[in-house]
Amino acid sequence: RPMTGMTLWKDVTLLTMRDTDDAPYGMIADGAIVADGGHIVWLGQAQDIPENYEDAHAISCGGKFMTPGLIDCHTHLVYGGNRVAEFEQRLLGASYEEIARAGGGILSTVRATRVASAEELLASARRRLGQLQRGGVTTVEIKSGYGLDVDNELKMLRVARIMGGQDDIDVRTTFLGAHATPAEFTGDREGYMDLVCGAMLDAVADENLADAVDAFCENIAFSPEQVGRLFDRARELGLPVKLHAEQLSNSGGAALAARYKALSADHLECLDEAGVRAMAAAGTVAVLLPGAFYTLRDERVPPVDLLRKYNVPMAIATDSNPGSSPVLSLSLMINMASTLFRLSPEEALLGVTRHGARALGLADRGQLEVGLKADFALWDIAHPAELSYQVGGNLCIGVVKDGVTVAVSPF
Ligand SMILES: O=C(O)CC[C@@H]1NC(=O)NC1=O
Ligand SMILES: [Fe+3]
Repeated sequence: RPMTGMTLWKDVTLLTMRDTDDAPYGMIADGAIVADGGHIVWLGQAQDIPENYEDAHAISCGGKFMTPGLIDCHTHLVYGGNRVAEFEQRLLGASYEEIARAGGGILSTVRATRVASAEELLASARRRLGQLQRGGVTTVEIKSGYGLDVDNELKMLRVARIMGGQDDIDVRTTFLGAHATPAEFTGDREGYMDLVCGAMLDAVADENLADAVDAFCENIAFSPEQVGRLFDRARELGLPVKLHAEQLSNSGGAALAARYKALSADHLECLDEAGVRAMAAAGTVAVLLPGAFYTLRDERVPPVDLLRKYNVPMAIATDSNPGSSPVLSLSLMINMASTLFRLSPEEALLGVTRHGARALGLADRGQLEVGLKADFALWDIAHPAELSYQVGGNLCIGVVKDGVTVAVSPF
């Protein structure tokens, strides 16, 4: 990335999202912030700008609001094809069973991903990523999980790594070979887990293609015992773990994740108090995915009151995937987290900044703080709660990555 000179942003209200400030959102009105070499070197009230920053290249933000660049900590952004046909069939009365018998569901995306070239996967994922970026996202997590054999899982993760080479985004990759059992292993989940925990994860680790390991712990997917085997292997390889847990039923996945000090447990609609306590003790982040809850017309919301009671950090993400959450707006997730899950606007914004960073194990971003990355998003709002209040549309009017403006609309 080009090293930037010193830049000053002024005429701006800063929402620092720092956990040291007692002001809501860590708000600094009439603020200013200075970046040098891609990192924040100063922030505060404009009246207090140190003299040595007076000659920095200055940008006026027109009295708008600035947050840390948004972090989408859970996506399945790389995949072939889409699932629009089955979406329509459902609305025309077909059942999930009929759709599955007709070859729909996750395995239809697996087939489409296996036949797609890396170039085709890259092109379609980049189009989706562009939508997230124009909505203020500067860091995104991307999972595998639609290849389900060694070559295609590697293909997916190599595409995600190439996307991370772009100057305007940071990508964290996650191996999700334990997403579903592929057709060639029908009826042999255990045999498939042998492959996932053996040759597949070894090949991924040999090429350093994954920053973390994930699994779908669910009665229709993999058991806690099978996930435990995978997490033991991840631990041997020094890879952190995260887990799709308690989405459709309570399998004890959150407590299992906590036993492995997982970065996060995700979905959590069926999470119980024992699981919350275990997550709190382990420092595991709760990643809430309102897009899947909404798309599946789920009726059981995650136990937000319990997560608050035990001070479990809550992150919010798109879960962008073609089946259960074809979502391309993290801002809409901020709104759904408040409207559907009853998070306060400040909790929802924390979910896509400081807590999103924590769910990825990243301490260098997610807050406006000296020493952290100069990743910023600018918003056309007059009150921070508008980011939760507004439904749809795009309030993001500028994006800065590593101190360099990468997207801006006239304002
Ligand atoms: O339907 C798909 O393609 C993915 C479904 C998605 N994967 C998962 O682990 N949980 C989900 O809701
Ligand atoms: Fe997911």
